[in-house]
Amino acid sequence: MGCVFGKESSHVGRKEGDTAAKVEESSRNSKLEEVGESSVAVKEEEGKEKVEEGGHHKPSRESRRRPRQNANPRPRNVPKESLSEQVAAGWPPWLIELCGEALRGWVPRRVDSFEKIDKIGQGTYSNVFKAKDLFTDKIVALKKVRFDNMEPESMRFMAREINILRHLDHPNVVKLQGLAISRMSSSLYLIFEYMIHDLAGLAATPEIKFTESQVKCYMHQLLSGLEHCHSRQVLHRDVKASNLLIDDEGVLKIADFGLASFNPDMKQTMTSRVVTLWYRPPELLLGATKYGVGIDLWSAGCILAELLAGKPIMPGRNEIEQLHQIYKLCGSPSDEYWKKYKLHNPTVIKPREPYRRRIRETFEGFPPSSLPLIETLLAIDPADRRTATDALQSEFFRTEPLACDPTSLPKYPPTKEIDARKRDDEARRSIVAKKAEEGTRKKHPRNQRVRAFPAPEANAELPLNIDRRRMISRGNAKSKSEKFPPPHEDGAVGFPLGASHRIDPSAVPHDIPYSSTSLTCSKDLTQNGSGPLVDPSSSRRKKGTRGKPQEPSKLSVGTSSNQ
Ligand SMILES: Nc1ncnc2c1ncn2[C@@H]1O[C@H](COP(=O)(O)OP(=O)(O)OP(=O)(O)O)[C@@H](O)[C@H]1O
Repeated sequence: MGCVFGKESSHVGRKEGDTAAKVEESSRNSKLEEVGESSVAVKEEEGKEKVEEGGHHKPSRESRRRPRQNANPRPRNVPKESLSEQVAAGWPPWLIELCGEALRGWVPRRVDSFEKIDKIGQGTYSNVFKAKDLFTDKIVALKKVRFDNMEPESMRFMAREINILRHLDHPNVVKLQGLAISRMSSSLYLIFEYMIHDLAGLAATPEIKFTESQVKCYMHQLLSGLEHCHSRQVLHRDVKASNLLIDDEGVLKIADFGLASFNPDMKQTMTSRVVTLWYRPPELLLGATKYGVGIDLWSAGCILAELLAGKPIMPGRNEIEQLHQIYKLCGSPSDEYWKKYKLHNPTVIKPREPYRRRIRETFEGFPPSSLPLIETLLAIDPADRRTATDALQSEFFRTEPLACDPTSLPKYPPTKEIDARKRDDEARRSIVAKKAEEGTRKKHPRNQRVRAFPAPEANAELPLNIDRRRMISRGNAKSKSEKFPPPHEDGAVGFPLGASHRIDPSAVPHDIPYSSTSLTCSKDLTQNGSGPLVDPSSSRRKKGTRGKPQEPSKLSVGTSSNQ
């Protein structure tokens, strides 16, 4: 499409591999170096781990998992001298090839120098475990990259995350402490400080209602982390509450940089298929391939409004509906917008009648000082969203009650998102079991409805706790639109955005001209209105992914040059 979005910047053009070379090494050579690979207490057998993860025995996947090892790998971005240094340090050649300079100054840890305690999360390309570092006795999070068939996409996301995280250093950005490899170098683990909460988990806990100063505290930390990322030319591209981790001191850290990208000068084209649907800005829904910090700021605006509202503000079920919800809340783009961003493509969705902006009236119960910031962050034109630095200086953070100190936040019991989901699943299962039991007792036509009651996994949006589920679902959502709740249930979710907040997913909003292939200009939107959410060739489906917003297509390949 080639439209230019966002504002700024004076960034210097740079490639990912190059940037890693600029990382200050000294601060990174922490304990891990001292520890090295010696004296490892074997606490876990690799075979056992496979059983746990898959839930059933699988034939050894050692050969399948192992990276396609080039007999004579020639790492692309590693100078000769550091290549030999890295080989000597014990890094497998395939990892040197992928991560190059980002490994510099580190030595690999052995995964059996950690004791796995529990699985705490699951993402598109990883499983995350709570583990104990047997050298330091500290609790860490191990993000195990799934290398099924050595999928190049998984490896690329992993390499990107490592490269970018080594380039960042801020209290509100999760710190990559090192890397661990398994005995046969077939699995790779990213070692992170362990974070007891994520914001989605906290927000989904019915007993927790954030005060205004707590919302300010979280938002200030989020914007500070984003300010740092943007100052280092990094766009996160998947800001959402489940990617905002919180430690037991109340410190919020932005995590999951698997979709992040260096965005040197906004001249490079990038895929528009990023950011989880409910947090995706209009320009991406319209197929922009050149964009900037505005995309993260939009997501931050959604999170701010969500924390104040107590529920997601625009829970669209597919891209068309998402765009429609945006128009209804934020107004439709002006004629200048279409001209400025050269979105005159006839395939672009453009409402027949313009929508009026209704942020202030929709959120009239919000603290007044929050409204200008929400207005700015949710500006239709990304240039009007300004910067994270501007947001931090907004009236919202200068008006009483001020942001509380993170250490003064209540000490919440562990609320990992995955735990909240387990609790919900259990509650749903018991409802379904009860209904099924009633169904077998009563021989009545109505019972057929009971039998047709969706399986717990099949419909996450039972009346039990729709809003809560919506909040939780932001975490590991990888769903396709057909997994969203039926229209009759949708009226109960999300913030009321106007008269018609019940939208039949199969029905295109009447005032938006639409043809089945025409939501955006990108060629990759051919599978459905929402485009491929997972690798279409892959029939694998993750557990617990129903009824959730679409995640960015980590496995899909966009049409643009820089993913
Ligand atoms: N440092 C950490 N401490 C505690 N939990 C963590 C940590 N890092 C990740 N998690 C948990 O694991 C989950 C998945 O991690 P992450 O989002 O980084 O993986 P991913 O494969 O990139 O996932 P996604 O598909 O959601 O983008 C998170 O939602 C979080 O609950």
